[in-house]
Amino acid sequence: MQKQIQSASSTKKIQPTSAVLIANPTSGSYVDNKKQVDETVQFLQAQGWDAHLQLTQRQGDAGRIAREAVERNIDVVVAIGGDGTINEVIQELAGSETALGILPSGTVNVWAREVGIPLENEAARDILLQGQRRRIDLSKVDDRYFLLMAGIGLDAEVTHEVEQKPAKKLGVPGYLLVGLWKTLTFKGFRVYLHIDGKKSIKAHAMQIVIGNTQLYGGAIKYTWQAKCNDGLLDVCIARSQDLINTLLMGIDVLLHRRQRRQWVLYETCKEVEIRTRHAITIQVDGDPSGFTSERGVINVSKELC
Ligand SMILES: Nc1ncnc2c1ncn2[C@@H]1O[C@H](COP(=O)(O)OP(=O)(O)OP(=O)(O)O)[C@@H](O)[C@H]1O
Repeated sequence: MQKQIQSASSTKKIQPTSAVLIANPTSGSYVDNKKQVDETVQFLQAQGWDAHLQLTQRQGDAGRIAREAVERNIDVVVAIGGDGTINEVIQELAGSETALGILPSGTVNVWAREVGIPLENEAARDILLQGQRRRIDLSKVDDRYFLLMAGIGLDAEVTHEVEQKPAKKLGVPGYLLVGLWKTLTFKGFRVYLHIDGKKSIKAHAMQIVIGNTQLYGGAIKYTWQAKCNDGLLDVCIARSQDLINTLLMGIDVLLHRRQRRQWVLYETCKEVEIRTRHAITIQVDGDPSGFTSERGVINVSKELC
């Protein structure tokens, strides 16, 4: 059986009685949503929920609060933030009976878009009340879970750059600007992948995306066949190209065209080992997560439990 968490969105109806809502006040659209968040807590309490709101004060708080909620057998932990906050929360919910709920309040909100949770607070809270639980897979880069995807190469470079620069304050346009700059300057890297312990691939890659889900950055689909309940990782290796072909590939991927296949190697597997000769950046669920050289071999898997 796969290591899974429960997500409030489809098969078995529940009526949760206890909930901890964890809000990241620094997430992309929290300031605009603050009033609705307070109203949502009151609304849930009026519906009979034992619901409490806790704000994070720094990175790591969401994980700590989620861990305490699991220890107290809370029914639902509601992440109010973006995919980075959700990623902190799932580290603690993995394998537990505590379900994950979402009130989207991030910049891009990829998970919410992937599973069809409305971005408007009022509609999203209805999912908390009326939605259904379902079990979903989690994948792992070494010992860190991810819900969406891990990226190595160009996208991780962009994530690392945006994190250190004022570009983050610009939100999505900041990512696009840094992304364009990196696309023009990133040289690609040599990589060796060992898939399910039997198949080897060598490539000169610009980007590797390992997906638990399909949506990437809210619009693109690198791992277009991925399902978060099939027990399989989808691995998309975008081969390094000259500038013109990189732009053509970008258009094909952006428009979800069938011919995007010509630019990539696509594999489905249960686990993959990745080696690079030089330090290449890694991102996990859209947040920076170190460099390949620190680790030697990176193991990505869907964990059995
Ligand atoms: N109070 C806080 N202060 C600073 N950072 C925080 C705080 N709470 C959480 N974080 C961190 O902020 C990072 C980004 O948050 P989050 O992903 O929720 O928002 P976002 O980046 O706007 O949204 P998205 O990921 O959907 O684009 C996460 O890595 C999270 O761990």
